[in-house]
Amino acid sequence: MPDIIEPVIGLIGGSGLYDIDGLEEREWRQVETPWGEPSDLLLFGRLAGVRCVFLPRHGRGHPTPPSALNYRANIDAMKRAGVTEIISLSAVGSLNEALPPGHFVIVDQFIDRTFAREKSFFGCGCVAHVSMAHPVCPRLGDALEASAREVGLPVTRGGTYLVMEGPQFSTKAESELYRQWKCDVIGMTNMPEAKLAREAELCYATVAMVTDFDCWHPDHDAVTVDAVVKVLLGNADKAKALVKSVVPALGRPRGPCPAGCDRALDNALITAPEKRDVALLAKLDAVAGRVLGV
Ligand SMILES: CSC[C@H]1O[C@H](OP(=O)(O)O)[C@H](O)[C@@H]1O
Ligand SMILES: Nc1ncnc2[nH]cnc12
Repeated sequence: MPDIIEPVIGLIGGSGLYDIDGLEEREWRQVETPWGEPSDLLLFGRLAGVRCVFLPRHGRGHPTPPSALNYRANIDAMKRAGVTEIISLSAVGSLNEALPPGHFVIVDQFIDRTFAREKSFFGCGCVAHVSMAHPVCPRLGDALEASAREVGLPVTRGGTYLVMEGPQFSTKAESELYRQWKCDVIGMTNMPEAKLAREAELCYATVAMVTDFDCWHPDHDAVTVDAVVKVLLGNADKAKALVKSVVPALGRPRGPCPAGCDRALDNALITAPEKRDVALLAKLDAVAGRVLGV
C-alpha cells in the first residue's frame, strides 16, 4: 500500500440519482469484471479536480430491482476503476419519528435481513471472514456530516439501517418489529454492498435519504412509489449539493485509512495456500490481489 494515497471517490446513486451534475471530463465507460456485468456503464470524471467514478445502482432508467443487482460486479468494477472510497446515496423509509421525510442519516450500523443475494467474493477454494463490527468508515462519516452541516441539510449522524429483501415494502408487523429492534431506517440495497466493499478493502459510508415513514406511522399513509419519488426529487438536489461539498474535502492526498478499511483482508484469509482454487484466485485479482499476490 502506498504511503500517500490520491483518493478516487466512488459514488453509488440509488433511486432517483442516475447522474452527477458538474462532473468535468465526463465519460461513461464499460468496466469488465469476472463477476458479470455491473448495473450500468460507469461515469468517470472530475469534481473540483478530484477523480470520481459514479454508478447508478439500478442502472439509468431503473431497470434492475434490488434482488437482481449484481453487487459483486458493481463493487469489483469500482475497485478496478481505481476507486478508494465509496459513498452510497440511498432512499430509505423511516422507522423513527425523529427522522421525517427529507431528513438525511449518516448511518453507522446495518441489520442484514436479505436472503437471496450473492454476499461474498470468497467461497470454496478461498475462504475469508472479514470483520463487519463497524461496517461504515468513520473518516467518511466525519466528512459527510461536516459537509451536510455546511450545506444546511437536516442531518443525523448515526443510525441503524435495516436491509430487507423486497421488492415489496414491509408488512406493518415487520415494520413494528424493526422499530422494536431500534432500527432507524429501512431500505433494500445497502447489503451486501457494504459487506462486499469491506471485502474489497474499500472505505464505505451511506447517506440514507428519508423518503417516507414506511407503514408503521399512524398519521401517515403506507408507502407508495409515487410518494417516494415525490420526496426523492427534492432529496436528489440536496444529495447533489452534498456531493459537491464532500468530494473536495475527501479528495486531498491522505495516508492509509485510520480505521483500517483498506487493510480489511490482513487477518481474514483462512484457506491454506496449497488448498486454494486457482480459478477463484484469478477472479479475486482486483478485490484481493494485495494479499493474494495474484
Ligand atoms: C423506489 S423506493 C424502493 C427502492 O429505493 C431504495 O433504493 P436505493 O437504496 O438504491 O436508493 C430502496 O432500497 C429500494 O430499492
Ligand atoms: N419504506 C421503505 N422500505 C424499503 N425501502 C425503501 N426505500 C424507500 N422507502 C422505503
